[in-house]
Amino acid sequence: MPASNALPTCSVLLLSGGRGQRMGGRDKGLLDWRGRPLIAWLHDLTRPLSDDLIISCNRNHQRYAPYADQLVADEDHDFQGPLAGIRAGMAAARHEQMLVLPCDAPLVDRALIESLLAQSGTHPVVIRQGNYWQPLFCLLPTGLKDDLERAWQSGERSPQRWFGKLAPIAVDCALDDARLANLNTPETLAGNASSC
Ligand SMILES: Nc1nc2c(ncn2[C@@H]2O[C@H](COP(=O)(O)OP(=O)(O)OP(=O)(O)O)[C@@H](O)[C@H]2O)c(=O)[nH]1
Ligand SMILES: [Mg+2]
Repeated sequence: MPASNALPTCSVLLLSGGRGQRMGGRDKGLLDWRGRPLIAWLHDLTRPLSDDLIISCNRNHQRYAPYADQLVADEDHDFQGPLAGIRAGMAAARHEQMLVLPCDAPLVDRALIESLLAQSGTHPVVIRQGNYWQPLFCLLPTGLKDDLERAWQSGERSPQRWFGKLAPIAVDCALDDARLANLNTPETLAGNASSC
């Protein structure tokens, strides 16, 4: 039996609901990278891991639909940040764990995901680089949904502040781990455009 079958079944949430201001307001997940939309790369990476692939998007739903089992949108229309997407994803997820990844990190690999899944339990599992958490690269127990809802209703909008109170488990990566490159600007998108 291939080793991948031993992985716990999880939901997957790909965050693609941002404003994309640094990209001139364009919908980042649909931007071309190495010949395909960013979301297509994250889809290909995570598709084998789950029968519950959720995309958080706030625009262009028809274009995202082929890459997901479910689409979720933020409740509010004013881009309150990634925690809004996580909240919508948590409400929709069908499994006990939900892997969260941002749409603009196409260099994430299977090994990184497996290191998150290996710590799966009752606490959030989050990538950390040195002293810095990477809150949007994480594995969340969906049983934390009510806790998140309470935090949200009390005004919390920071993923890191929210899970910081829940004794997160760190998965440590080097500060220069290229797999965590975030393509936030046209320059970084172009700078990583070549595979060699
Ligand atoms: N659902 C949802 N996701 C968001 C929101 N804001 C950011 N994200 C997602 O969170 C991740 C990290 O956000 P950023 O890299 O800052 O992306 P962004 O907000 O679209 O880009 P900027 O406007 O340039 O900051 C990306 O995957 C975004 O799609 C939001 O208001 N709602
Ligand atoms: Mg942003």
